[in-house]
Amino acid sequence: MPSFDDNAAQAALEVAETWVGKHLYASAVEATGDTSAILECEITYEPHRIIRGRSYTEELMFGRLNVQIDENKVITRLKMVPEKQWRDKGDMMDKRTARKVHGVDFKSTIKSIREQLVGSNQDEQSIAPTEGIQVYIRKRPLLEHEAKKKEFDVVTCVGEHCVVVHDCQMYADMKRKFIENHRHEFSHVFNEAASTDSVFDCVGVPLIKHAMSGGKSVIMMYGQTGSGKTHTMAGFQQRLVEMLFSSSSASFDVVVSAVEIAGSKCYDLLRKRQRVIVCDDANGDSKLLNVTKHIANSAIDVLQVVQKALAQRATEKTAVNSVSSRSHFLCFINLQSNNKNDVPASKQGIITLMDLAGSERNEDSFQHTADRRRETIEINSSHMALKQCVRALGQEDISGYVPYRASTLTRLLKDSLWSKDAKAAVIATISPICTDTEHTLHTLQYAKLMLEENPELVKDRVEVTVAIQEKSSKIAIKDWSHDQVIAWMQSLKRGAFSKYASNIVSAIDGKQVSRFGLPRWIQICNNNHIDAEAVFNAMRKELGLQEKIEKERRARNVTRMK
Ligand SMILES: Nc1ncnc2c1ncn2[C@@H]1O[C@H](COP(=O)(O)OP(=O)(O)OP(=O)(O)O)[C@@H](O)[C@H]1O
Repeated sequence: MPSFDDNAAQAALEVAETWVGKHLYASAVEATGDTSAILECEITYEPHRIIRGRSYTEELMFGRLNVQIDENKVITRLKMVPEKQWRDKGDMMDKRTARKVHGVDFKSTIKSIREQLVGSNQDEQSIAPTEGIQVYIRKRPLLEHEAKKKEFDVVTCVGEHCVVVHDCQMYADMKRKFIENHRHEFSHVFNEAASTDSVFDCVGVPLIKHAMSGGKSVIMMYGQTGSGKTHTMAGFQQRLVEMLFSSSSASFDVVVSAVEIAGSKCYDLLRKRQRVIVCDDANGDSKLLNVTKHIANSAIDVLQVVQKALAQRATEKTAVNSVSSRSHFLCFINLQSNNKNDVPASKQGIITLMDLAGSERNEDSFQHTADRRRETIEINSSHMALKQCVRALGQEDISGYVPYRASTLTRLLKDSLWSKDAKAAVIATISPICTDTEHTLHTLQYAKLMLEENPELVKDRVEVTVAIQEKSSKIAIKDWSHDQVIAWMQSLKRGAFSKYASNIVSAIDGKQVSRFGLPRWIQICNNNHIDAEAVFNAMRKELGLQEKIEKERRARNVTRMK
């Protein structure tokens, strides 16, 4: 056995630190001999932001570092050994796959973390609302198709103000695992059970009332594609128009315009996506030249116009979401006083609804074209400018530099956001699934950055122990009772074969049925060959499916136990 040399290991680590970067973690250090030592440090390079031009990417690197030192502890060789040269084939998986493969262990640890979090949250402190912008978090539920793909929920909303993301990670040996819990606090966090109506009551109602009394209100949806922006926005539109038109005191005309910002270009969504020019007026405010203004006379009219605009919206298939918004959507609802005695300027309220383009990360867009990548860069840089501008909103002294001219989005928002009678809310939507952990963390971090420049990062680490073996989720056909066989038969083709169920005598169970050949099914189906063939094929399909699921489960258990 090689002897362990602490000093040599330390020396190697120090060099490795400076060589690879400050986010380096090293473990499993071995040293051999007295005179010349080969140290092997398994390292992971934490997701790390690298600024390239105006965009940034995050990189994850796994590797093993070979460090050779002489008797004076001087490094004579330092070499990164590529992962594929030393890791067993079975261990080669990316972090997202690893999360699912080890899902059972992660899930059981998250469950106990959740219980502790809920238990420790009895005397929850309320968070003072911030000046300027309000930032809310909305977590959407785990969807059925996601659960089928072995996704699991890695986000816990604790009380009304705190959200914890459980970042499931593997150590570099790809065997041991840990969870890093990232804790964020906001003025309000809506959990997966919160209805869109309750979100609107909290976020939307005060802002709409403000606009109805002549103020400027902006409601923004921000989040990764597929996290629920459009879902939330659709519910908001419905409630918003109800408020506008049910108000007996309403004495204003409702004028709607809708535009889309794709890259730096702006398009009129109420006029077949015709290009709209953004130009500056004498006050330096950016205006849309010749944008369509639709005077709406009813709630349905507004909804139809918004639907028409959304239908025009540029959407394109992405690797992340099959119908993903690749542009910012802005809908301006002007409330123009129709009371002739009013001073127009003091009575013109405006509501700006925004569905921001998904903040897609570079690693999700590796199959995309150059145009598509450029688009992603433009989206990310407009998010960056928006964040800086929004932060300035809450500050008393906004005489400093506010980069609202950095993107078309912020140019257009200047008038609505940076005036004395402006109120704004951001709803950051997050997805709960383990595959989206990085996106979720990114969204929360972005949301926090809208409030403060250097938000405090609160995180802790929990070791994950191997949970019990993943059990089969389905009862195998061979274990079906007679009743289960009948129930299966009756479930086929919406009960089309129920009439033959009584031909299966009570002594027949799943084990026997799984061995039936076509002639036996013909007998059961009263000599109806077509029906018999359909039932026979359905049984074969069921058997094949169960076998496949079982095989995958066994493989997962083997990989986890390695
Ligand atoms: N709170 C929720 N409750 C139930 N289902 C939801 C919720 N939020 C989102 N969903 C569902 O999640 C899926 C994705 O949501 P949605 O289309 O709103 O995402 P998105 O953020 O707008 O994505 P994109 O930016 O690509 O348009 C939809 O099927 C939607 O019905």
